[in-house]
Amino acid sequence: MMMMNGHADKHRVAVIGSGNWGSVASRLIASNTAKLPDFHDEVRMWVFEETLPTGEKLSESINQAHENCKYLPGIKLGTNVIADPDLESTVKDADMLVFVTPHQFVEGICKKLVGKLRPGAEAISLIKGMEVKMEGPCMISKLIKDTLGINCCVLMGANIANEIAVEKFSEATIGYREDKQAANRWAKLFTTSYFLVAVVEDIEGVELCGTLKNVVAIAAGLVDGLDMGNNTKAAIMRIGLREMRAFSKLLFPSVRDNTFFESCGVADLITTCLGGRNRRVAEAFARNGGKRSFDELEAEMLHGQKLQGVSTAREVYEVLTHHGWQELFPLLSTVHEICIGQLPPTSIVEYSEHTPVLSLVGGSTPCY
Ligand SMILES: NC(=O)c1ccc[n+]([C@@H]2O[C@H](COP(=O)([O-])OP(=O)(O)OC[C@H]3O[C@@H](n4cnc5c(N)ncnc54)[C@H](O)[C@@H]3O)[C@@H](O)[C@H]2O)c1
Ligand SMILES: O=P(O)(O)OC[C@H](O)CO
Repeated sequence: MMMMNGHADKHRVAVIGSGNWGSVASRLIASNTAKLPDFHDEVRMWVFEETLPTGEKLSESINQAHENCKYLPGIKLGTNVIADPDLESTVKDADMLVFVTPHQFVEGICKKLVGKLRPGAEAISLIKGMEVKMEGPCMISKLIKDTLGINCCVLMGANIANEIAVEKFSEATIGYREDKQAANRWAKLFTTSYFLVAVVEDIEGVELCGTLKNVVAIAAGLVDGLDMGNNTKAAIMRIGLREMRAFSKLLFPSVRDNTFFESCGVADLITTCLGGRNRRVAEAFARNGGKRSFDELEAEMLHGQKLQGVSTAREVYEVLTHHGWQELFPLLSTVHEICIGQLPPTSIVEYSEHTPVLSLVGGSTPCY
């Protein structure tokens, strides 16, 4: 809590993003800020402005109906969620910033925010994804921290937004580096009777779990589209989890095995491979024999919502090729090669000398 004129000031929360999870996260947070004495009631939510088919602006429609009719139809957000299409005005009074946009947009957003934040502001990222720079991979929380010079935790987990919107029980994991007090403040803001948050000191592990599971979900969707059955899908999930852990530890040796048993790890992998958007669109891709692109299917099936798995597969592949690690990560590599049409969808389970996806699974590759 900030001190102003000798009086403790209440925390003010801004949410940067208003897609499916952005809207649900705003609703969840606003239900808490309305009750908790150390937070201002109002939650300001930045909206990437668009014009609805009715001619109305999305932000105006949200403020009038208290509902995001495009990204979360049928759910009231709470009268204390205020949609704001102006990024600067969204953040100017806030000291707690929640980043929840598709990962490809966050760098541009951060650049616009430089020099615009209130002193002492801190952040949390709910964004599942990473950027690959000349210097190597950069996690989104680090991008936020380095661009804006602020502390940034992460919150990941088995969190299909539409289920949390109707208050079905979920768990989540907050990852932090060093500042446990900040992590606990975020946990207080997010915890409800139906949303249980654990806090772990392994920011890279938590964020890589949330990021990499989207690539495995594409693989799971492909085997669904090929009607391979549950055993194959379970094998894909197991191999995927091993590769997630191995890749995370190669990039960040400090990553902890236990993190993979938190909600951000195995639980998110399971829910995404059963019920996520990446899985659904990948299933359609395989059913079409790879003849319709992911971009085309995303636009047709998701109505403005964005997949993260296809671009993350490409980003992971860049890291793998840079280090010459493709053969250590047959599943992660093959997903990208299928996404770009270099291999057919059936390669996800086919043995070949070039893509030994299922042959390596029990192998004793050192980094596993
Ligand atoms: N939806 C879920 O169930 C869920 C759950 C957990 C985590 N996540 C993660 O949360 C993050 C955000 O996903 P979401 O589901 O809230 O979004 P979404 O995919 O539902 O919506 C896309 C959003 O991107 C915005 N957008 C489009 N073009 C833009 C641009 N040029 N600049 C900025 N914004 C633009 C749209 O206005 C919309 O708000 C992702 O990293 C996702 O993996 C999603
Ligand atoms: O719908 P997806 O595939 O983007 O996954 C949503 C969430 O990340 C599940 O936790």
